[in-house]
Amino acid sequence: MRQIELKALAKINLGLDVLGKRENGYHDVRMIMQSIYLYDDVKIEKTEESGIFLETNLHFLPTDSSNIAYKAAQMLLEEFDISQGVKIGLNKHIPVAAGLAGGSSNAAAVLFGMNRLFALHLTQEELMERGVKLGADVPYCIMRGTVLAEGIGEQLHKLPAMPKCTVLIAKPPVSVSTKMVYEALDAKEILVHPDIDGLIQGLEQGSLRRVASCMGNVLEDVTIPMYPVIDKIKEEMQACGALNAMMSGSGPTVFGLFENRADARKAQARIREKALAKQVFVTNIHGVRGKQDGTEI
Ligand SMILES: C[C@@](CO)(OP(=O)(O)O)[C@H](O)COP(=O)(O)OP(=O)(O)OC[C@H]1O[C@@H](n2ccc(N)nc2=O)[C@H](O)[C@@H]1O
Ligand SMILES: Nc1ncnc2c1ncn2[C@@H]1O[C@H](COP(=O)(O)OP(=O)(O)O)[C@@H](O)[C@H]1O
Repeated sequence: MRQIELKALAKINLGLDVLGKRENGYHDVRMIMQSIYLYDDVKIEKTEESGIFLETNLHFLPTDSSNIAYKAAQMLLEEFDISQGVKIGLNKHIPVAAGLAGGSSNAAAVLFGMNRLFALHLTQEELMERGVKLGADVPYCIMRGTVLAEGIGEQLHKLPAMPKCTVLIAKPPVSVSTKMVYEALDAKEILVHPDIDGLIQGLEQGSLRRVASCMGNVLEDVTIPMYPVIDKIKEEMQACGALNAMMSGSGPTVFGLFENRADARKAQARIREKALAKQVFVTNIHGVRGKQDGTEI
């Protein structure tokens, strides 16, 4: 095998609770993660020349060792003393610094793809152990699906698959630093914790409405006051019939869950008309039972 092409999926957080802070600054979390059909195309090719040659369609992204996909490749090349090199092509569609784990998912794809290309025979668990050294969300991006994530986000338990629904993604034109959001949370008292157990019950019952009604993200309390546009997008989605709408991860992306695809399309049009966001995608949950089509931009 000389090359491999992969889809690096984005994630949303259906629930995100923070339980405490560790001495190293990282936080203990309890999150429900869900992968969606919004993805970057990742192409990995073996090269006879040693080194890592990274290309991407986004001119503002680094292509050196500060790109997390580069770091993932470097980690495996060094550990396994591989004399050949790799050419990595990242065709990015997932908005950057958005709370959708775009970078983490690219790193996960590189670990997964190089394991195949160089026949390293690492198990999924062994890949995830390496992934967490690159970022807290990387192990989840290797596992994918509907997952309870604890610890710093690396302790993973598969949950029953999400019921089928349409997902609307809207990324307002502001960038958020995950580190700053967690730091700002430390100065606040968390008054309301989301009902993560209720969310899990909703998934066990296969009830989309229960899942939607239990959605909650404590990081909204930090990011929304900084960027009120997030609330405006949530309101627009709800006015168009979303079962619920919430910020993903540290933000600023908002996602809405819809039973009716036409309602999601209407919300997409209104968010664009009102210039609340340009990056607005109608897409699907990844991993539900039954076949679904992909993202419509
Ligand atoms: C908030 C979440 C929710 O899924 O996602 P995003 O909004 O980034 O997509 C994650 O917890 C983000 O995970 P990830 O983005 O991989 O984090 P890392 O690169 O490891 O860490 C970036 C910074 O976030 C903070 N951090 C991250 C994870 C965690 N459990 N506690 C933290 O305090 C640390 O300050 C760290 O320096
Ligand atoms: N392959 C990559 N894709 C996206 N961003 C990357 C990548 N490598 C490094 N970065 C940097 O990581 C930061 C977080 O990006 P991203 O992973 O998209 O955010 P988030 O974790 O909020 O979804 C950005 O500021 C970006 O410059």
